[in-house]
Amino acid sequence: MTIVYLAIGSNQGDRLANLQAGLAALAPAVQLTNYSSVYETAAAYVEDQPPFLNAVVAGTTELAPHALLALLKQIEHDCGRRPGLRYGPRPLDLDILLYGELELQTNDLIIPHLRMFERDFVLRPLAEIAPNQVNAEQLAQATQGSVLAVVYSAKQLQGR
Ligand SMILES: Nc1ncnc2c1ncn2[C@@H]1O[C@H](COP(=O)(O)OP(=O)(O)OP(=O)(O)O)[C@@H](O)[C@H]1O
Ligand SMILES: Nc1nc2c(c(=O)[nH]1)N=C(CO)CN2
Repeated sequence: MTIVYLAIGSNQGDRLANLQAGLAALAPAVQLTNYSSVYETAAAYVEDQPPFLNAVVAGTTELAPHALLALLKQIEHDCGRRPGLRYGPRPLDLDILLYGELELQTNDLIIPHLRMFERDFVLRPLAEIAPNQVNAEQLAQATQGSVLAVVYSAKQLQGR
């Protein structure tokens, strides 16, 4: 059993419903234990697209890292995501941030996620549920003092 942290985002369609459907589809392979609030964030990298909803969840799994990646890609596809622009709009994005203490570098999977430490839309919600995983310097660097709006609570993300 391994503790994993996953980032989830959406900027197309019913964004909250997409996040909720994506998280529901993780069961039973990933048992979610912790949910951040949902943040609305201006699109990074490709800025000419709608704002994202972003959150981070923690869970436990018996899946090996590549099996977990395959599951996330399947869920993204089932939620309507199709190949498109890098960093472009999508109904659902699911990324593996951390997989226990594992450090892995393969062609199609890098853990910890390569760009997580530059992303305020990842570090803010991660710091909310796992402050020990984020150091203050990384958070300050990524956020540059910006404030991200919480638009739904963790309970709303869980659909409760
Ligand atoms: N930790 C990781 N979690 C998810 N995908 C990863 C990870 N490391 C590498 N990848 C690879 O990144 C590829 C591109 O992922 P995706 O299409 O979600 O990119 P993106 O969302 O546009 O950019 P980013 O990965 O920077 O968020 C995936 O097909 C996957 O093989
Ligand atoms: N704010 C924000 N910007 C993004 C996001 C995201 O989840 N949130 N995902 C992207 C696709 O990789 C590109 N840009």
